[in-house]
Parts: sequence; structure tokens; C-alpha cells
Amino acid sequence: MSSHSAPTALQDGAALWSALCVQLELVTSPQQFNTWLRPLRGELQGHELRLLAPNPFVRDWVRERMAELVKEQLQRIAPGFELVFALDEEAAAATSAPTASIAPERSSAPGGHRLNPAFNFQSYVEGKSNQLALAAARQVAQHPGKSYNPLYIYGGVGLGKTHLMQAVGNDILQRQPEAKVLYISSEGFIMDMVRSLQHNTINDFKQRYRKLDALLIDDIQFFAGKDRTQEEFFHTFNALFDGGRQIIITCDRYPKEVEGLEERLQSRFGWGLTVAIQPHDLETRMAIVLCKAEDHGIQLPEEVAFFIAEKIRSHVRELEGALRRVIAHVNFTHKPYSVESAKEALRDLIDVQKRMVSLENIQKVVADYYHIRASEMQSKRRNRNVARPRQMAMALTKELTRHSLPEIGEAFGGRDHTTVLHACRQIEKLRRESAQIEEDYRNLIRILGA
Ligand SMILES: Nc1ncnc2c1ncn2[C@@H]1O[C@H](COP(=O)(O)OP(=O)(O)OP(=O)(O)O)[C@@H](O)[C@H]1O
Repeated sequence: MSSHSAPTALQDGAALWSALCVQLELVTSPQQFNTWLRPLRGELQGHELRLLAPNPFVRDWVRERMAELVKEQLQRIAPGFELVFALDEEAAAATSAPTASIAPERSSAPGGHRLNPAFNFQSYVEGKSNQLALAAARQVAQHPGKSYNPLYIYGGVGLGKTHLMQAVGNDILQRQPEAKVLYISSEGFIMDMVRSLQHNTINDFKQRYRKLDALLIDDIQFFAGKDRTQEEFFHTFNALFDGGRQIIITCDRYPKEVEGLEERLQSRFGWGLTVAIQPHDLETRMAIVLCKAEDHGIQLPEEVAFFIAEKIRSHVRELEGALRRVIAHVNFTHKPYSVESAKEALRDLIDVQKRMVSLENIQKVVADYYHIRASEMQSKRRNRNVARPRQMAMALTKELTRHSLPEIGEAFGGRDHTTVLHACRQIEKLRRESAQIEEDYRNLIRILGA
């Protein structure tokens, strides 16, 4: 490439990267996005998008853990582009001089706690799915360090764990403005520790964390396989716990199910109270949409909120994204808020969803989920490890598509419609009796984005 064309290439890269960021923000948690993706810079070289990281740590982390996700989104908006992760030499040179670590007290938030004031109890909608977690969180906010310690909140992506955890932090600060409360993502904790090791300031690091009154640590699943981090966190945990300081942890799964997490941490995480946030039901999703619309100063008609909540079943972040689109569409077209305008605004989202919940895709997704071959969906084999997934796929097809029972039977190896009916009833019964089957069912619904 000739040197005078470089500035244009850089600009295009920046534009592509910023468009990609809009997509990535929807599919990552704010912590993941802010910690790992926001610091990257985009540069274009031919059909190669080069993402430049400010240091090798960030580059390796993103390359190892997020490359697939970034590639997937890149293909959606710019098919045919390749992705390369590299070091931003300029930024690396600027930060190679020893700098202070990203110490909690150096945070930009007033008081250094990094809490988002919008994440409070008032703006948190209660539903069946989060009732217990919310009650526990309120209790902890009133009696930090005394009621449930640690409070361990777990559940799927975007269901409100961070919001709830920060609501506790904000509430504690409101009651005791002098309290030292720190919210940090587990990636932030790891980065802070790594930098302290690099700069020989690990004792400061220890002191900083051990002085806290409440430590709120988000998405602890990222500690998996990181022995040094776990060792350090173990001591931090013990010091805080012994001192009667509050610890709140969030994770995408139950402590014992986090592979690569030391047993001593798993068992400590269960010392206090472990509460789940389940996927939200339709009523709760609708209430959340209405509440978020109000935050934007909009009185959304209930039927529009119902439409959005019914179409977007995956998680709240997607609900928020859908609502933002509807608002933008209405502002742009000057049409009133109506189901019709919401339909127009969300057309492509709904189309993608329709494709996801096609019969073939359900078979494929369910087969992948249970690690069996997709062809088993049509096979005559009856042993349980293929029969159960097959029943699950039939029940999901009945639930999520408009295919009739005979059509479904036909697609599952020419089975009779009574077999499909039996499968649906069987899954319904098993969902009531077995927590595992219920969880599988909900997970699959979420994966299918239905
Ligand atoms: N019950 C709720 N009431 C109001 N807003 C909610 C609720 N649940 C989630 N949200 C909103 O949804 C968005 C995503 O929530 P949050 O970041 O807390 O999810 P999370 O479970 O921590 O996700 P991740 O697993 O990706 O970290 C936030 O904007 C949050 O305010």
C-alpha cells in the first residue's frame, strides 16, 4: 500500500470498527465490552481488518477468547473481511513507562467505586424470575457483611446480575456515604493484578482490596483456569470475609459448575447465599420494556411493549436494543408508537429469529446442544441419549413454529403424529420433574433466540 493512501485506510478501518462495535455491544456484557473491546483500534489493510490492542495482554486475551465472536459479527456486517489481532505500537510505547495500576482509588467515578448510579433498586423490575435474588440483595444492602456473605448471584447473559449487584452497592453508599465499596469485573481484577505484578506493586494491590467494606466482583467465570488470580482472590476473599466485609459475586453458573475454578473457592462461594436469576417471563419482560421506555421519557402503549416483549425473548439487553430501535424509527419517520411501527423497526430482527426457529435449525441446535449427530433426529434408534434430545427437538418445534403435528412427525424420520404428541407431553412432564430438563429447555429457547 502506498504511504499516501494510509490515512484513508485508517479512517475506513475506524469506521468499520465502530460499526462492528455497535453489534458487539449487543452481544457482550458492558464489562467485557469496556474492558477488552473498547480499547482496540481498527485499521484496514485491503480486506483485512486489523484490531490493534494497547498491550500484549489485551491482544492475547481478545484473540484467545473473543475472536470467534468478533469474526461472527464482522461477517454479518462486512462479509469476506479477514480479522487480525495485533499490537498498537504507538499505544504500547506510550504505556510502556511504569504507570500506576488501574487502582480502584484511581477510578474516574466519584469516590472511586465505579458504580453506575442508574443501576439501582428503583429501576430494577421485579418478576418471578428474580424475586428471590432481589429480596436477598435488599437484605444485604441493609446489613452488609451480616446477612448473606458472600451473596452469589448467577444466571444467563443479560438477565440483570450486574444491575442487581450494583444496586446493592449504590444502596450501601446511600446509607453510608463513607463506606469503601468497589465494583470490578473479574477481567478488571485480573488486569489490575497482572499490572501490579509487572510493576512490583502487588503489596499495594493486596492492601487496596483488603481495605474495602464491600467488594462486588462481576462475572467470576473468567477466573476459570487462572491459578495465580484465584490464589490472590482466595486471600482477598478470606481477609474480607474474616473482617466481616461484604462480598458479592456474579457468575453465569452455579459455583460447582464453574470448571477450572479451585474447589476451595467453589466451596467458599457457597458459604453465604446462592441465588439464581431465571430468564424472565413475558409479563416481566413487558414491565421491563415499559420501565425502560419511561427512562427515555416515553409513554409506550402497552400493546407495543407487549409486541416487543413477545418477539424478543432472549435477554434484557436485547430488549433494550429493540426498544432503542423502535424509538429511533419513530423519531426518524415521525410515525406514532404503534405495533405497526414497531414491526417495521424490528423487521430484520424478527426475520433472523424466524430463520433461527426453522424446523431444520431446531434439529441442528438441539443436536449440537446434546452432542449428538443431527442425523439422529431422523434415525430409528431409541436409546435414551438420542431419544430424549429428539423428543426435546419435537417439543420445541411444536412450541416455536407453526408446523402441524403430522408435519413435525414427517421431518423427524417419518414418525406418526401421535409420537410427536407423546414427545410434547413427555417433555412437559419432565420439565416439571427434573430441574436439569427444565434448564435444558430454557437454554435451548434462549440459544434459538425465541
Ligand atoms: N429486572 C430488571 N429490571 C430492569 N432492568 C433490567 C432488569 N434486568 C436486566 N435489566 C437491564 O438489562 C441490561 C443488562 O443487565 P445486566 O448487565 O445487569 O445483565 P447481566 O446478567 O449482568 O449480564 P452479563 O451476564 O452479560 O454480565 C441492563 O441495562 C439492565 O439495566
